[in-house]
Formats: sequence, C-alpha cells, structure tokens
Amino acid sequence: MGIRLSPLGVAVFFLLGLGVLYHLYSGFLAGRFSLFGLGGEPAGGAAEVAVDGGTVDLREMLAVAVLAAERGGDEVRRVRESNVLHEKSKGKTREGAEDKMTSGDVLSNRKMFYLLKTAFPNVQDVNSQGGLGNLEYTGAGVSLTLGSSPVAAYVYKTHKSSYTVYIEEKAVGTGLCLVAIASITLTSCPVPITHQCLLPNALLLWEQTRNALHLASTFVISRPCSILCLPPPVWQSYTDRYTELNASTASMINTEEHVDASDKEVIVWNRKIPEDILKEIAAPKEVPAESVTVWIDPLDATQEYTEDLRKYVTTMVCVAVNGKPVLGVIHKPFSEYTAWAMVDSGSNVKARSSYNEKTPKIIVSRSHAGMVKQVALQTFGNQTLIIPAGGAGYKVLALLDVPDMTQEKADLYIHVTYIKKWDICAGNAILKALGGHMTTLSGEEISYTGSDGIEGGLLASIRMNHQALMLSSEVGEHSSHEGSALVTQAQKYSGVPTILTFLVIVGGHPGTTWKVQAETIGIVLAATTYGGCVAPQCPKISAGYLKSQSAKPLTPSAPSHITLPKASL
Ligand SMILES: Nc1ncnc2c1ncn2[C@@H]1O[C@H](COP(=O)(O)O)[C@@H](OP(=O)(O)O)[C@H]1O
Ligand SMILES: [Mg+2]
Repeated sequence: MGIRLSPLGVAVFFLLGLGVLYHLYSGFLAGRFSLFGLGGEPAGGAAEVAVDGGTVDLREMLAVAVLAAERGGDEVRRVRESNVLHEKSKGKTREGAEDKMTSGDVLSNRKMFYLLKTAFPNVQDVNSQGGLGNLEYTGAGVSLTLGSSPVAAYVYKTHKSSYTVYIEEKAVGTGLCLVAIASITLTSCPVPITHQCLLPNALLLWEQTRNALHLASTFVISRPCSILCLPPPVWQSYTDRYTELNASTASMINTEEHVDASDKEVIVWNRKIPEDILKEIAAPKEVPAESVTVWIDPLDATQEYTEDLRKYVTTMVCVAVNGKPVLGVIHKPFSEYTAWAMVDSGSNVKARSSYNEKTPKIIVSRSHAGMVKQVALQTFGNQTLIIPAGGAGYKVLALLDVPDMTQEKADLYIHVTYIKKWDICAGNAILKALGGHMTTLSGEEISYTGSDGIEGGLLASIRMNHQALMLSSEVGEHSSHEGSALVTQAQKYSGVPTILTFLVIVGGHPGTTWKVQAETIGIVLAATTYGGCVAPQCPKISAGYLKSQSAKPLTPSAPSHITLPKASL
C-alpha cells in the first residue's frame, strides 16, 4: 500500500520548512552582524541602540570635555613645536580654499575622541572633525558593483540611522570612467558595521575619501536601498579590503616620528570633577544618553596653525541635548587658557561690561571670508572696523572677557560661508550660557544634530539686541520686514563662484531615479547628460554631467530632485 501525499499538503509543508529555515538563517545573520556593531548595535539602524542607553551627567561631561580639550591641546602644541606638521590637504572647501589637515589635528582628535568615548560609552552620537567619529563605528571597506564594474567603497555610519557609502574614484582602462560619487545615504539597509577601530588608517582613509570625492563633494546622492543591500557572499569580501587597507596604511602612521609607539590614545578619566567646576555647578545634571550629541573640534584654525599663527588656535568640545547646545569648552593650547560654560548652570568666563552696538567692531574669517567684509560694511556702514582672524573658537572668545594677552576683542562675529557644526557648537553653547546668541544670519537657531554643517551664515553677539542686529541696518534700503539686511547682503555677495561644474558618473539600471541634493547656498542645479563611458570596458557606467549656474539662491537645505534621463544610464 503506497502513501499518497496531497500536492497541496506537500507545498504547505515545503513552505513552512522554508519559513523556518529563513528565520534561522536571518537570525544567524543578524546575530553575526550584531557582533560587528558597537555594543550590540543592530545592523539596520543605530537609532534603536540608544533607547536604553541610560543617563549621563552633564557636569561630568563638562569635566571630561575640559580634560579632552586640554589633552588634545597638548598634542596640538607638541606637534607645532616639533615643526613636523605633515600638512595635507583634505580637499577644497566649497569656495575653493584648501581644507587642511595636520598631524596636530589627527593626534589631538585621537586623544579627545577616545577620552570622551571611553568616559561615556553610552553616548552614541560623537562627531568629530577628524572624521574618527564616523570611522569608529564602521570603516568597512566593501566590494561593490556599479553597473558591471567593481569599485571600492567605504561604509560610514554618519548618523544614528543612516550610513554613507563613499565610493572610490577609479579609472577603468584608459577611458574616462571616474566613479566620483559623493555619498549614498542608506536609511534602512541591513549594513553590518564593525566597531573595529580604523584609527591608524584615519588619515589615509580620510584622504582617499576626499580625493575620491573632490569632484563631487557637494552632492549627496540617494538611491534605492535595494541596489546597495549586498547579499552576504559579496558582503563578506569587505574583510579582505579591510585587511588590505590596514596593511597599506599601517606604516604611514608609524613613521610619524613624534608618535611614541607606547603612547596609547586612550587616556582614562579618573572620574574627578575639578574644583572650579564643582564650585560653579553644585549639583549633577542627568540627561538621557540618547539625547546627547557631542561635537569635537580637535584643532580649530588649522590654516593659521600651518602658518604658525598660534594665537588663533583652539581645541573645542560641545555637548548638545536634543540638538540644543548646552555645554561648551574652548581651549587655547598656546596660552593654556580654557573657557567653559554650561547653560543654566555656570561658567568660568563672562561677558565684557560694554559693547559698541552702533559701530561695532566686527570679527570675521581671514581664510574663509567669502564676501563678509562687503556684507559687514554695507550693513553697518563704512566706518565699521573689520578684524580678520582665524578660528571660530578664537572669534567667539573675542566677544568675551578673556584674560589672555594674545586675544583681540570685538563686538560682533559674522561669518557668511558654509561652516561645520564642530567649529561653532562650543562657542554657541558658551554664548548662550552667558546670555548671548549665535544664530544664522537670518536669526534661526542652529540645531546640533543631523547634518554636519550650516548654510545660512553666522551672527554671534552678546549683550546686544541680537534681533535688532538682524533687522536693523545702517543701509536702510536693505532692511525689510521680510528678512534681515545681513541676509540680503549675504545672498547678494554669496562667496560661491558663479559657475561650478561637477562631474558625477553613475551606474545602475536604466530608469533609476537619482536624487541629487545641492547643499551649496546660492546655487541652482541643472542636469544634462554627458556622453557616457568612452571605454568599452565599462559599458554600463554612464555619466551625468551636472552644471550649476548662478541663479536665485536656493533655500538652504531644499533638495533639488533630478532624474537623469534613461539614455544616460
Ligand atoms: N566655507 C567653509 N567651508 C568649510 N569650513 C569652513 C568654512 N568657513 C570656515 N570653515 C571652518 O571653520 C573654522 C573657522 O574658520 P575661519 O578661521 O576661516 O573663521 C575653520 O575650521 P578648522 O580650522 O577646524 O578647519 C574653517 O576650516
Ligand atoms: Mg574647526
């Protein structure tokens, strides 16, 4: 007697089996990937990680921030005094200035980042100018295929829930097949992340990334996740790439003569809160760890540092809670002076007793000025004294009562070009704690979460009517109820060149929609296609030629959506 199986039953049984296998398999993978995550971080999104992160005491954070700024400052001073700066260019700023980096930046960042990270491991959102914040979380090199061509890519976790893949510039054959894609933001891909630290490689990786991106550094290109969610077999090849990167870069850092091999980057906090902080801030102040974002600037005024203009140099740490700056530390390594303040708590620095609101002395950038002088003079009159100076930290201190002989004094700080949040957060927190203000030129508060930079310029003042500064002006016709004179001027004199050209070459299935986000203020993008790949080796990689034209200012952060025509893909 034979056993007869119902075909439907077999199918159901088979499907059930598949389901079980799928569960086991995905569980296995998830477990595996979580090994790579920092503190068991689920692969798909760090946003979930911090939920049970507990609390942190802001007074303790202030103590560690002061220590970090001072220890970082020691490195900055040591490197400068050795006269071996290993000066490198990270690329160009949007306005075309060299964006410099030195051993001072790298070594200071290493000290500062690890001190803060080890003291507060449950704070996930630590951003530092050296880029180590990103690298620390991921740094995975992956094999990725664009069209039919393999390219090297690095995955960084840029924010709590997004990952950025930087793709290496690559020449295929002799043809013009550059892959110079700025970044691809993955919001929900199951990207495994490693907490293996790529510190020794940071400088080179930073450079490689920057080099790869120099053509397209102002674009963020989002693409559908499915293209980048690599299946496990391909994904695993990241290890080879990682090892290769390690091997190729290890020697570089070791050759830095001033780095003592036994010098561990990790300095451990002894958990003592200094007396001066205890005196000003009597009680602890607990906040949820997941609400905290830390911004580290390991060396502000790098340009001036390379010119040996020491007085401008600072190291800075800032803590923001839910995006609001609450504590800031600005340390001057060459004067050994440190200013700190915590909003609604206390400070070791104060405002001056008077400021000249009518004809203010205005401190501005000396190396990223854009058209700030014209903006300031037209807004406040030709009699206005402009003081060009390096460093955002230095310029904030110029507004305060600082007992340092090398420190100039000013009434206002204005900046009109793009600037990064690690440059300004500490100053913003200190000004706020002392009753001052730092806003965009149009008076918007700056949120210290999310993106790294701000578009709308900067106006910092203390003991002045900040709102009036925005809306009143010596140049009557520029004031209007719609906005500030400063903004009008800044837009008119936007430091951005009129014509910028970027070459972005993309691969993908025909019809893929590319979202190109212009981040540069004052630019409207137009897309035309560029003839595609000239080399036969890369038939599926095509080119999008993006040309910006001078036009009406773009609303800051408003994305331009551009769909490249099918023919170009
Ligand atoms: N347009 C811009 N693009 C990028 N960074 C800018 C910038 N303008 C100013 N910065 C950065 O802001 C800091 C203060 O600038 P400035 O001295 O010109 O006022 C410097 O930081 P770093 O020295 O830390 O790089 C500088 O690089
Ligand atoms: Mg800086």
